[in-house]
Amino acid sequence: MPAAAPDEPPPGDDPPNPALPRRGRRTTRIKICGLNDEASVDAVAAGRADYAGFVFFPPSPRVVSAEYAADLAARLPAGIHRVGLFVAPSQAHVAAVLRAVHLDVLQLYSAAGPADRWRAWFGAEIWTAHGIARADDLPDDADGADALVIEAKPPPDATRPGGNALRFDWTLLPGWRAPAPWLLAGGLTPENVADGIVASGARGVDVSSGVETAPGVKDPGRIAAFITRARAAFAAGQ
Ligand SMILES: O=C(O)c1ccccc1NCC(=O)[C@H](O)[C@H](O)COP(=O)(O)O
Repeated sequence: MPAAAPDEPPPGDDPPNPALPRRGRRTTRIKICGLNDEASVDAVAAGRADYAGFVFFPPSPRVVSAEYAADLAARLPAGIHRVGLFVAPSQAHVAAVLRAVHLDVLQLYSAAGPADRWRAWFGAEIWTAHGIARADDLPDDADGADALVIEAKPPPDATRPGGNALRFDWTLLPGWRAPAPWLLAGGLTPENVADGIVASGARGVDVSSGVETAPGVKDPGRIAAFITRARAAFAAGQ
């Protein structure tokens, strides 16, 4: 097999994307999702997480209006990227949100059409979410997405496709040949995030329920603890 060109990223490295700075294979990512109040956004800012997530799915207990998301996002320093979550969105819905608040990343669930089209429309990174129960649920093709959020498959009676505080078998992940950078999500907490990173080999983590006291009620102290422990676990695995 011919040697890779020196500037060619190794498999699993982030693809070039003009929307965000280029990231290396050893780059780590910490995302706190479902932010819906000032104190939790301030905890994300103080802890310097990499990504702050806002949910634009009305049935969610974490939903925010585009206008309130803009107010909250204005509290974030430069360098903390803003992620918007959408479920089966229309182009018009995403466009309306983006008129009110700048988003660096669109995290899409059940979106119609290829990731390339959403990226071309909105100039944001596109992440797709994947529910996992068994090894063969793990995607072998990113279908053009910039990154994959790998979380537990929701139960049949779930009212939302993610953010259900559910874990899956993390040991499925070391044997998986990931087609794109990915984040471990679902059921993570400050107490288990280090174990999740070690068991899965993840270089990115994403949490919502595990830093709450009740669905939709974020706890700034748990946000701070999650960021600290995830960062320490990534550093220990360098
Ligand atoms: O959080 C929601 O309400 C939500 C609604 C619709 C789609 C996705 C949603 N959340 C996903 C996330 O917040 C994260 O990407 C992640 O999966 C968090 O999972 P968990 O820590 O188990 O809440």
